[in-house]
Amino acid sequence: MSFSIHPLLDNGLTKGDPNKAGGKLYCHCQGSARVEVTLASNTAHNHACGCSKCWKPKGALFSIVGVVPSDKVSVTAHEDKLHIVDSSAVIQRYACKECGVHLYGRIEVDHAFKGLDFVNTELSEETGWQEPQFAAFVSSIIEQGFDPEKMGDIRQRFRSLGLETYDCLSPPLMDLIATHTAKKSSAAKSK
Ligand SMILES: N[C@@H](CCC(=O)N[C@@H](CSCO)C(=O)NCC(=O)O)C(=O)O
Ligand SMILES: [Zn+2]
Ligand SMILES: [Zn+2]
Repeated sequence: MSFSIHPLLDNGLTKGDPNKAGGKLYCHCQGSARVEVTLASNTAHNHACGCSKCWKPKGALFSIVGVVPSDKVSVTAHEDKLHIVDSSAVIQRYACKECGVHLYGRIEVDHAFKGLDFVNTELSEETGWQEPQFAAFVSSIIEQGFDPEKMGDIRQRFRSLGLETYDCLSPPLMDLIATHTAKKSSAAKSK
């Protein structure tokens, strides 16, 4: 194997526990210096994301990121160490200033996913989190330097894991975004 999709997928996919109700995430700082985030929910729509904005562990081509309701996310230690990576992005990603790990991403603007936070459950010491459901923004890895000739190998690897690949989000999520856009434009027209 000449590339790592992500450590959680490189040796196969482990199914999560549908009854898991949350847990804690930690940044990569040491011991009591760790930023701690408590989730009161499992994730939904967990997926591999090849975009340049999502946090990836060192050496991995993809992030694994899912969503939880924003009111189920609380920073329970060292909130002072968090900063917003790019305040112009739709998803405001809160990262640790020291180790660079993203603890959560929140949407403040009018958007189909407002009210949902993006989180990486690999930052937890626990198991049972929802397993990835699909791969998104797969072609985006080319923008970060991946050889376009090897994209067939990447897509084949996902397929062998039972994951569909997309170059944006999955069809149900794209439908939600389009529905939101349609509602906004019909509301604007009726004004
Ligand atoms: N080719 C670009 C794509 C970036 C992108 O649009 N990312 C998506 C998915 S992130 C989680 O699935 C997105 O919604 N971004 C909004 C944001 O990041 O604010 C690239 O690679 O950068
Ligand atoms: Zn840290
Ligand atoms: Zn992404």
